[in-house]
Amino acid sequence: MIEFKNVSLVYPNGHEGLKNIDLTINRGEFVVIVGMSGAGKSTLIRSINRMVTPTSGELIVDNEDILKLKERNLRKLRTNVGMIFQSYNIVKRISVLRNVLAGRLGHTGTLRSLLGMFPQSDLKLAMSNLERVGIEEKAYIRASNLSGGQQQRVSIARALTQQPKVILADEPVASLDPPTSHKVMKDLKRVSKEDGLTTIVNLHFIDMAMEYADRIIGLRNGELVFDGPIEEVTELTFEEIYGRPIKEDDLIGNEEKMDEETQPEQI
Ligand SMILES: Nc1ncnc2c1ncn2[C@@H]1O[C@H](COP(=O)(O)OP(=O)(O)OP(=O)(O)O)[C@@H](O)[C@H]1O
Repeated sequence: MIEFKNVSLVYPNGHEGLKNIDLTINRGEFVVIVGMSGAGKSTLIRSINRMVTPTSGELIVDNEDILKLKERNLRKLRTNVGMIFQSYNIVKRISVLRNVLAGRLGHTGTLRSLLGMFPQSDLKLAMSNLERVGIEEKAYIRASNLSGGQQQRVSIARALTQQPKVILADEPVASLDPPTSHKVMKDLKRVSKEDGLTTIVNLHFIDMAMEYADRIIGLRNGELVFDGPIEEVTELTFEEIYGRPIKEDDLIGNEEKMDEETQPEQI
């Protein structure tokens, strides 16, 4: 369980990134955070693995206030929290498999990882996770040879190989075309549910949020302005979160329609 208790974050320049956030996210939920650019979505997600540190309140992850953690325990927290980024963050000059094995860093130790000395069980785990996202046949090629959709799958496989309790995905499909975005989101949701992971995803397309979220959290100017199950969400909800009418640009578009109109990226 993740619990924000009156959490605020003031950046060094005085900007209030988060304002008095109270929020409980239960184990196994697939939560999507929406809001205009600058609303605080990344700040909220990045607080959960302390990539940024809130300046007041309590942030409880697995019964522990992570705002009190020091170096050694921060590493433990980060082993339990897998991260997926818009830019994939994979190392392009090494193989796909080595990238996925990087997910074992927190478990295996840096030196062994650098020397490529992974136990057989890690190799098996990495391969099975590549299989789960449908790119096991790419295991031994250089990551630079992959398409964007494939690179994002590598980063999902890496996060799973970490065997985390929580996955944070910061705009995971913002660099992908619409059909590929849907495929990657489907994979992310499926594997999260299979492993019972708590998953928190920032998305800026409203239709994507509606299609994949169990629950939507809306932010505006660092404040939580909506929190509810997907069944309760309507167009009006988004208009309230965004503070303006919905525009076509807020939608990624229909998957099937896009498939006919565009040449889908091969994945
Ligand atoms: N290091 C920083 N110092 C000062 N202000 C910051 C810093 N990082 C972010 N901000 C500001 O905090 C606010 C929230 O930023 P954040 O990146 O969390 O928003 P977001 O909702 O994820 O937006 P986007 O979709 O554009 O990434 C923005 O106004 C941003 O300019």
